Amino acid sequence: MKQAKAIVLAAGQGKRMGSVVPKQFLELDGKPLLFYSLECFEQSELISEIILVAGKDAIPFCWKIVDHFGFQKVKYVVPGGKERYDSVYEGLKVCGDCDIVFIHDGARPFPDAGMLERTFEAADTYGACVAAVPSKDTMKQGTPDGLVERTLDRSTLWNVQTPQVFRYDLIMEAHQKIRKGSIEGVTDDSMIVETLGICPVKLVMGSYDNIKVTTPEDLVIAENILKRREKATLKMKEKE
Ligand SMILES: Nc1ccn([C@@H]2O[C@H](COP(=O)(O)OP(=O)(O)OP(=O)(O)O)[C@@H](O)[C@H]2O)c(=O)n1
Ligand SMILES: C[C@](O)(CO)[C@H](O)COP(=O)(O)O
Repeated sequence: MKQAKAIVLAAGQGKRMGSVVPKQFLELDGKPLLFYSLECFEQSELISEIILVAGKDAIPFCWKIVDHFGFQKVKYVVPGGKERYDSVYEGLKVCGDCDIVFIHDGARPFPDAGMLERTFEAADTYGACVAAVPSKDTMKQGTPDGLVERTLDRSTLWNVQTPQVFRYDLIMEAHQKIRKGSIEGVTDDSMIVETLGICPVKLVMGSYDNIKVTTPEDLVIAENILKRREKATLKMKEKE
């Protein structure tokens, strides 16, 4: 069985959320938002170790979360960097030797076991993959002054999520290479692999629940998703 580790990112400032407490620590049904993704990776048999990346000042608080909820797989909480890709690199450095690495936004509370399995399989087969969902809206490209330039072919468009899952050697090499030049506008890890042309990146079905909590209205959406999921779990348990 191949060995997979997970890097969970929680070193962002959450500027678009505008809260005093960084969004990954805001409460969702009495638990920090970060709890939910950590729980999913903790419960997955695919994952041997979790590396949590946090802001330097938040590291003690992260260890408190880890201890309080008894997350056995979190072996490291390391300081992140200025940009998301800097934080990923800090996580990659402590991964050590492993076959597959999951990279996940701590601001996405709802990955699920099926998604972890699908992305693991795809990363093993293709070397690189991203969880994503087909775009539901008509997509238009705009001009800088806000006019419609053209309508895009929706059947080819996907909203990309995390986890993004890679062969470890490949993503480490990609990050090391890109860091030698000037990095601009890199918003995810797949983009680094794409830019360097290292290997094709497979699109894997994520889920429409797997939202990134970015702005205040996303918290309300997340609360509703959580309620629905809890109801569904309860129903399943009643049936058993
Ligand atoms: N330097 C950074 C920047 C982001 N992240 C993490 O990467 C994920 C990306 O989500 P995003 O919404 O971009 O988070 P923030 O950067 O915190 O948000 P904002 O851009 O609004 O400040 C989050 O889990 C965030 O904590 C990180 O670990 N290190
Ligand atoms: C990695 C990501 O969550 C995939 O959708 C996204 O690219 C993060 O980007 P952001 O600019 O930090 O929101």
